[in-house]
Amino acid sequence: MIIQLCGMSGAGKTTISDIVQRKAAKLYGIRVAVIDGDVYRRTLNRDLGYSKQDRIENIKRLGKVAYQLSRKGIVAIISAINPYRDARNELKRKYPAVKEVFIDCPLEVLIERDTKGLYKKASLPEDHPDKLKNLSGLNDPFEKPEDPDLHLRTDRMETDKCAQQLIKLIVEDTSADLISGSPKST
Ligand SMILES: Nc1ncnc2c1ncn2[C@@H]1O[C@H](COP(=O)(O)OS(=O)(=O)O)[C@@H](OP(=O)(O)O)[C@H]1O
Ligand SMILES: Nc1ncnc2c1ncn2[C@@H]1O[C@H](COP(=O)(O)OP(=O)(O)O)[C@@H](O)[C@H]1O
Repeated sequence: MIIQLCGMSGAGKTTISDIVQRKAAKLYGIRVAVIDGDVYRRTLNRDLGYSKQDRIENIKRLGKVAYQLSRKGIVAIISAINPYRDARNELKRKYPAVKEVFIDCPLEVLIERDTKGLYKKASLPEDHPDKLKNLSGLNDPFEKPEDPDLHLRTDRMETDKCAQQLIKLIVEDTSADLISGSPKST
């Protein structure tokens, strides 16, 4: 099973993924791997920037990693901004058992959180030397999913509750496979 998250920077993708990984193992014995966009950009994807083309390539590569893990029975969470609808649909078309989860938080709350200082940098005047261009949802596109399998509003629901909902999605899907007696190839 592959869970592809999408959500703007600071929405809570890493926080939720990490809790889900820990609790799924502890409570249900389910192995979860977190494929974090930010982390892979330091290794496999260090040649990529933030253009549309590079972001699409980024998701394509993360999808490949996720698929290899899912074939070993590991639930692979792709934890990336993943802002383009076409890239998300392509993963769903290409691989079996891909779920789409929207980690959603309004821009004004993200600007307030600004855990990495990116929103401040992106809001600088155009000619400022530290100006950050292409920040998804602020000065670059973020295409919201139209019909995600799960939609979590992290400004309205506390962290543990959000994680719990994602675990529920994973457990329900895993149990359905076991009950039907026809485990999918993931
Ligand atoms: N311009 C710009 N736009 C968006 N993000 C930026 C940018 N510059 C740096 N960062 C940092 O890179 C992280 C996003 O990488 P992703 O691989 O998740 O992005 S994407 O899916 O390819 O859009 C993102 O991580 P998260 O904050 O965890 O989302 C940022 O820390
Ligand atoms: N319900 C929530 N779910 C996830 N994170 C939350 C929530 N409420 C507040 N936060 C905070 O928002 C920030 C999210 O940061 P992070 O997980 O790194 O986001 P992302 O990986 O999407 O960039 C953290 O400081 C976290 O404590």
